Amino acid sequence: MAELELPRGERYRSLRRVALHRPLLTSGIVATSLVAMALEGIGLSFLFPVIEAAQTGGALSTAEGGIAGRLLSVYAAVGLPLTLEFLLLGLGCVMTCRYASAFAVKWLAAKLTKGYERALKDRAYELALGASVAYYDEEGSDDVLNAVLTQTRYAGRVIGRIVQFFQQGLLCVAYAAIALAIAPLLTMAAAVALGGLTVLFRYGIEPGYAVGDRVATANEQLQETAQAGTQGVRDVKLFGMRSDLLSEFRATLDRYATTSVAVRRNEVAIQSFYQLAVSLALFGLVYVAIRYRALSVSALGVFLFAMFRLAPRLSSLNATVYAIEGELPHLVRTHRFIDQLADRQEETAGAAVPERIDEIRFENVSFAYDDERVLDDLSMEIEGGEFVGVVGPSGGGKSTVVSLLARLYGPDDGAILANGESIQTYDLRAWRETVAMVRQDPHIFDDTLRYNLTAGRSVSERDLRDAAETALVTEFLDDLPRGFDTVLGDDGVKLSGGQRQRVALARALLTDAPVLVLDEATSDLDTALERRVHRAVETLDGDRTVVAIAHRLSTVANADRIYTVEDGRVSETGTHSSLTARDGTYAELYAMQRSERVES
Ligand SMILES: Nc1ncnc2c1ncn2[C@@H]1O[C@H](COP(=O)(O)OP(=O)(O)OP(=O)(O)O)[C@@H](O)[C@H]1O
Repeated sequence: MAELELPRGERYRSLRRVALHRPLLTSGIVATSLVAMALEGIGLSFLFPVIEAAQTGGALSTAEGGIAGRLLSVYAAVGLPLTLEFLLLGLGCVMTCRYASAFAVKWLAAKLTKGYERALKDRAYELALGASVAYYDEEGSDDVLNAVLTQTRYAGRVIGRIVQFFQQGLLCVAYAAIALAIAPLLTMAAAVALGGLTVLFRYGIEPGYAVGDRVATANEQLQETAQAGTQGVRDVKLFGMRSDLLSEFRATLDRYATTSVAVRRNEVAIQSFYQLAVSLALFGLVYVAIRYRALSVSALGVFLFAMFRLAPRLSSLNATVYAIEGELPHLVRTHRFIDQLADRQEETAGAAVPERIDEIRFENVSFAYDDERVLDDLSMEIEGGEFVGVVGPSGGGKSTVVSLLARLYGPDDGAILANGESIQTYDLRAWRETVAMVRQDPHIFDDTLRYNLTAGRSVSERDLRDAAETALVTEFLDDLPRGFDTVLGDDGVKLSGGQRQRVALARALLTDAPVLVLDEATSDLDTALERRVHRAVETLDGDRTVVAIAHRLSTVANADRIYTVEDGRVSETGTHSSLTARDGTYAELYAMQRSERVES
């Protein structure tokens, strides 16, 4: 993903999105935090009479004013004796509830954090699977992987911190309220001093989101480099790219570590120096309170207790805000990624696909991947049940033709019609079940041969064997240690190129799709095997339409119709014999391949 500024509005929208994800849970956290705050306040107010009792040797009276007075009148109303023991008992009960609610907040916060992370991952992966191939062409799969797995984790973490901020913030409010009730002027003076310090730290240190954004970018680059090294490990070794990749990875790792340390350093700097400043301010307050204010011993005790509880929380609150800002870019980027993906979804809904495909027509189709036209006013016709060959020089647009047929992309101009209807109007999933495509370099899943053949569908043993027979998978089946149950390894490393292609062909045959597209699907087989596979496919059943792209022209010599595609257009059409009789590209390519065969 591109490195982008994080506008303030986008940050707030991201936070709002989290808050509205599970409104009940969010409200539960807010309510429980408020309860914890209130209980903390009540707990503190117990200190008044406790200190009072300590001073008077246990005697208490309801004549006390202010907070203590209110507390004592509650005791009187409930009918509890006003003794030190009962006061401590009351304090114990309040504290138990206070910490039980703190536990509840943390538990609910974990539920929200992990639940949101799960929801983000789920949504991101679902959208990633539904995104158009063009999106992957632009963004690359490594960015998608990073967003789905890593960014979402950081995004979840930021929520936990926000809850922590909220809970600690409310406790600070409780202490400040008590202090304000006891000594309003002193508290206000302290608030001005601490507020000034907060502003100073905020503007004196690089903003958290700026450093955090750099961490997020470095993280993305790390993923890209790591993936390039591991996925392309063979070429990395063969072309001596190890040291280049390693130094690139290390440079990114350094950036990642340096920026991560910067976030943490700033966070702890805020925490430590703020704590120092707060402690110094506190001593000042204590001095003033003792020296100039006529506070009672109990009021002074509670005031100081509140201040001492407030001070570390305030400094960690500032550090938490900084950490939140540092991690917010991950949340914003994840939301941005999800929105981008949602905009780039394939249009799936559409009309039912006819049971029989009688005819497919490309009518003046033009297409460009980016700005460069790859297909230019191309027209061709495929009759149901025909075997059609597509040949031509490399880069002419053959694979693009069949990618459009499988609706991996849509035409920019013109139309592709099946039975007279544009294929774009058909239900996408049903259309892809109609067209089975075998690519030159198919993906083999790191699973059993059986899974790779059935693609997870339930298929009868007999159909499995038949498809394996037709695609000549049976030729190497006995060499696999566990037959159909052999695990084929990461991207089928345990198979040769030709074996992988045969597995992919059998997978396509098992779908029973009426249109079979072979895009250089047997190019890795030797000529004899390729011919055997093709003969088996051609004689499958009369109803199946086969479109085969081939460089080796002998593969399509039996085709009912052959199209030569050059520079994005059809340059000639005919059967093998009619085309070889002409003085065109096909005849030229054929003559060249024949002489190569004779020479070898
Ligand atoms: N995903 C893509 N994004 C951008 N350009 C692409 C993409 N796929 C193919 N192209 C470009 O489109 C042009 C036609 O490619 P295409 O694969 O359709 O040709 P082809 O005739 O099948 O070639 P080959 O015989 O070498 O497989 C080429 O110039 C290629 O670089």
